[in-house]
Amino acid sequence: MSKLFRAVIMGPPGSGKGTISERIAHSFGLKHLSSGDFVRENIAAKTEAGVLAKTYIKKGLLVPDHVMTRLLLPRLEEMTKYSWLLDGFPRTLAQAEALNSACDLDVAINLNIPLETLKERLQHRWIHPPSGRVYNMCFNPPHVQGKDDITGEPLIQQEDDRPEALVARLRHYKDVAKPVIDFYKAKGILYTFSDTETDRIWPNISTLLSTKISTIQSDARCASTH
Ligand SMILES: Nc1ncnc2c1ncn2[C@@H]1O[C@H](COP(=O)(O)OP(=O)(O)OP(=O)(O)O)[C@@H](O)[C@H]1O
Ligand SMILES: Nc1nc2c(ncn2[C@@H]2O[C@H](COP(=O)(O)OP(=O)(O)O)[C@@H](O)[C@H]2O)c(=O)[nH]1
Repeated sequence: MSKLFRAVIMGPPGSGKGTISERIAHSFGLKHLSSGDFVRENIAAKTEAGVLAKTYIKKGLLVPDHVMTRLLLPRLEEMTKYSWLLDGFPRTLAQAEALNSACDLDVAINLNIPLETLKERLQHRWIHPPSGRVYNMCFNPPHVQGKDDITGEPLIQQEDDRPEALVARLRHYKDVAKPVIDFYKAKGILYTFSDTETDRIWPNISTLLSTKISTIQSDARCASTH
C-alpha cells in the first residue's frame, strides 16, 4: 500500500488557502480538511465545542487552542486511511505541537501575500456559509451575482473581511503564525510561496506536491519489495 501523504496549508486571511486547497484536493486526490468548516459544522450541530466556539467567532477571535484541538483531532482519527491537506489548522504553536503528537506531516505550505493584495481580495470575497464555498467578484465570480452556484442560496460578506477589521486580524495572525512557521522550518518541511496571484503560485505548488508525492510512493514501493 502506498504511504499516505499529509500536508498543511497556512497563510493570512485572504491569502488563498481555501482556493489553493480546492485545487490541490482536485489535482492530487487529497481530502481537503478545513478547520473553518469543522467549526461551522459544530456550530450548526450545536455541539458543546460549537456553542463555545461561536462565542469567540462572534467577537472576531480565534477559538481557544484546547477547544480547537478537541474539535479537530477526533476528525483526523477518522482519516487515518486517507491522504489529506489540512487548511486553517494549526494556527498557533500549541496547535502545531498537538498535531505533531497525533501524526507526521510531509509538507507545510506557507502563503506569503502582500497586505494590499489581501485587502483587495477580501473586499470582494463572498461566501456561501453552509458550504464554505468562496467567490470573488474579480477573481471567481458566481454565475448569478449574490447567489451560490450549486444551491442558488444567498452569498454573504464576512464582517471581519472589512478593511478596518483586517489590519487587527493580520497583526494577530503575524504574532501567532511566526512560531508555527519556525516550527515547520526547523522540521525541514516548510515551503513558502510569495506572489500576488494564485494562478502564478499554483504551478509551483503543483510541482512541489507532484515531486513529494511521487517520492513517497516510490519509497513505499522500494520498502514493500525489500
Ligand atoms: N485553527 C484554528 N484555531 C482557532 N480558531 C480557528 C481555527 N480555524 C478556524 N478558527 C475559527 O473559525 C473561524 C472561521 O474559520 P475560517 O478559516 O473559515 O475563517 P477565517 O479565519 O476568517 O479564514 P480566512 O483565513 O479564510 O479569512 C475563524 O475566524 C476562527 O475564529
Ligand atoms: N483577485 C484575486 N483574488 C483571489 C486570488 N486567489 C484567491 N482570490 C480570492 O481572494 C479571496 C481569498 O481567497 P481564500 O481562498 O478565501 O483565502 P483564505 O482566506 O486564505 O482561505 C477569495 O474571494 C478568493 O476567491 C487571486 O489570485 N486574485
